[in-house]
Amino acid sequence: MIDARELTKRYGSTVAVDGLSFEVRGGHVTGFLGPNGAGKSTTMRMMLGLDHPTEGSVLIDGTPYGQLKHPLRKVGALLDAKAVHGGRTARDHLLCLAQSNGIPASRVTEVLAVTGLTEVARRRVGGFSLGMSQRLGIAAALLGDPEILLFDEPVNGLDPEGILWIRTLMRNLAAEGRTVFVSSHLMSEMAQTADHLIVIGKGRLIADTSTAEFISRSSQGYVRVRSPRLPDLARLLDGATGDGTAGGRAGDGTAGDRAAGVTLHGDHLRVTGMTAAAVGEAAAGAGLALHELAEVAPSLEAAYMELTRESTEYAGAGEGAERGRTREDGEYEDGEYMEVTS
Ligand SMILES: Nc1ncnc2c1ncn2[C@@H]1O[C@H](COP(=O)(O)OP(=O)(O)OP(=O)(O)O)[C@@H](O)[C@H]1O
Repeated sequence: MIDARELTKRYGSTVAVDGLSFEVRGGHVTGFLGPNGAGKSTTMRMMLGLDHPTEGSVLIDGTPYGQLKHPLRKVGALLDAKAVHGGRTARDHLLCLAQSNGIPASRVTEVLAVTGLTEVARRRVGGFSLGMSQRLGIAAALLGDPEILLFDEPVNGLDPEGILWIRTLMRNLAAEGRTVFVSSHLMSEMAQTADHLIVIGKGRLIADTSTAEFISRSSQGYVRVRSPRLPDLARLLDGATGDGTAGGRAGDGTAGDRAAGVTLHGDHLRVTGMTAAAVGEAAAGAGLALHELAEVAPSLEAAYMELTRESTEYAGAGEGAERGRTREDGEYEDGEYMEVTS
């Protein structure tokens, strides 16, 4: 188990990590999410004793990383896949690590096979692609057969087959009871891999919950609808959602039940608080043709955007619309980047 208690890291006037407390338990893949600059890498570095907390602590099964007798046997980590000696072969790189941690050479052969690197084991790692380097980093993490695994952006640079491979690997490692802690910016990937989430923003804890609960609490499903008479349809549905006559409200107690409204997103409308059937009936009743009508389920990406909106240091121009705000809000200008402060 990893136990962070009031973990704080300051670099001069920058507070990178601000009083973070959470536990990461075995048997789960725990996703570690947060906008750029949220403090994820700093937190992971402190877990591995590569940075020292200004205040608080982070313990690995009750012990600071620096005091572990055989660290690689307790914790395996992939932080920066390219941070290896490029002149060494993959096998030599792993043999060096193994020797300094009292791990037999036979284990090097095993992890090379597990990560699909056997055929390139005698090639210099300087010539490795990013995907091969990621696999080598994962081989190094697995070397000591550790109970705890930390992966910082492990699918970076991997092709679809590689992504599927690491997803399966992480889920298998967790199924064996190991603690798997993984950071990623790819929400669709995290939704498929992580069963628990720790979400941080500006160094502070935003959420510590199961992935399913995170999505259902923070994200709203909606109906996506297109029509050649979009303004007329918008007015019709606005009336239906606004005055409570929307006959087909979701009504299932989930986030989809929380707010009703109609927003314009490019060539389509997003309607909340009505089912697709109710939207279709209303349009038919008014003689409005529809070119598209679809229920869009709540997603991790939408939930994440909603929850981290206040904590995102810099937001791109197009992101406001994706967060359900309309351009009319006047918060975003084309091609500009603006600071969003909480
Ligand atoms: N060595 C350092 N010296 C000064 N400031 C630092 C240092 N390392 C990180 N920071 C600052 O601390 C904050 C958190 O950075 P960190 O790299 O931990 O965030 P992150 O969540 O991993 O971001 P990203 O998703 O972009 O990798 C940022 O404001 C960053 O500029």
